[in-house]
Amino acid sequence: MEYRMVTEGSTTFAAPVQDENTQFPPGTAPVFYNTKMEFNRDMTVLLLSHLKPAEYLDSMAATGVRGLRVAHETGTPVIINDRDSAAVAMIEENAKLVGGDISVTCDDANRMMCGKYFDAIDLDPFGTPAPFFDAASRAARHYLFVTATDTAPLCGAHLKAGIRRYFATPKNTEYHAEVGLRMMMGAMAKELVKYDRGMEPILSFARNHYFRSHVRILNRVTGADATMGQIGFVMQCPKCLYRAEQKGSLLPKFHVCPYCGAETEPIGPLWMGSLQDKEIVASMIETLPTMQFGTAKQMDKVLRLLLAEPDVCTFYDYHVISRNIRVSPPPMDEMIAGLNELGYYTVRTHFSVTGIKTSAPLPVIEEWIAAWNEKLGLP
Ligand SMILES: C[S@@+](CC[C@H](N)C(=O)[O-])C[C@H]1O[C@@H](n2cnc3c(N)ncnc32)[C@H](O)[C@@H]1O
Ligand SMILES: [Zn+2]
Repeated sequence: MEYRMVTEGSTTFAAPVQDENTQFPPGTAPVFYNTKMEFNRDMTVLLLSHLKPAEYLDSMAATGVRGLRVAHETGTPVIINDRDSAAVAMIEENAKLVGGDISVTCDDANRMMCGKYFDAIDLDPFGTPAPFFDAASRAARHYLFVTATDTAPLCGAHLKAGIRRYFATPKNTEYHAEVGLRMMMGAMAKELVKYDRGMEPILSFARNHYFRSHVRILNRVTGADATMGQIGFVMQCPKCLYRAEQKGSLLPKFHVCPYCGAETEPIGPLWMGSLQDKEIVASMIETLPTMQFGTAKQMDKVLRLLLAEPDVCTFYDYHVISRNIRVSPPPMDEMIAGLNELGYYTVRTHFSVTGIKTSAPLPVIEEWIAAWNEKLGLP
């Protein structure tokens, strides 16, 4: 296999030569390597430099880049696995090159996680991670990290596939990116609680074509019960932008939109709890400049957004609100400052460039946007 040397973070490794503009998707290359996931890997390396798990299983490793970087850049002992023999040959060469506490295995991830335990487990498959949740929920001692790239099922674009994989009903709303992340996390929670275990998210985000969540595992029944308490539904009005949050694992009762009287539709069950451990996110921001990351600038930007986001489960798109009331969208920073002046905590969200997370009720946002248009004499 033709390969080239690549450096990510402070780790240099071999990756297959692949034409980025090829008509074949990277998933069909003999060994998969996607440069667009560097940000995702950078975030995990930075997080692991704080968590320091006893060991880390990169269960679907391809070139091994994730595990290699964790070993080299954080000093964590790693196990790097792939079921594909060509991938494992490349991982073995890379492990020799990079050095560190690395063992390499060639196995099916589900079989590998059966009856064995690993301090931290990373699931990074092609598409959906759902078939691996059950085994990982038993095998992960303290941490579970998951990437999902099946954004269409998680966002409501492929409705039936989303329901089958995650046992939840999404909906294609303007905040579908958040629904996708929370739906994936809801499915993780559901698998953990059946083993009387729970989860506490440490770092979770949505980006371009994937969702990523890092959670701490709670090993007590009380933790499992607390996790169940964070499962719920977003009740979305099908006629206007009103939505409400309802905790509970049972489908909520009949609920009517207070603004237009339409019957709301449930989205979920979703993870309704917090997405981050803010203390860890704050210390990640602090230590970021002391490490070497190719995507440091983007990391800093996203981490600051994550730190500021309040624990509400949806966001508003101010362009959609403006269009709905047939006025022009105001400058975003002016509107955010205006809503904060009125006493409503309002920030940008990492989920969307036109999204705001706010404690302001919908009519308050609409009034502010309308007043801004009137002030400028806009039609
Ligand atoms: C998306 S790639 C992994 C990318 C890698 N983690 C990275 O950051 O570049 C998915 C890999 O999972 C492997 N894989 C898929 N299903 C598997 C399974 N059931 N057990 C083990 N490996 C599997 C594939 O061979 C492929 O190399
Ligand atoms: Zn309504």
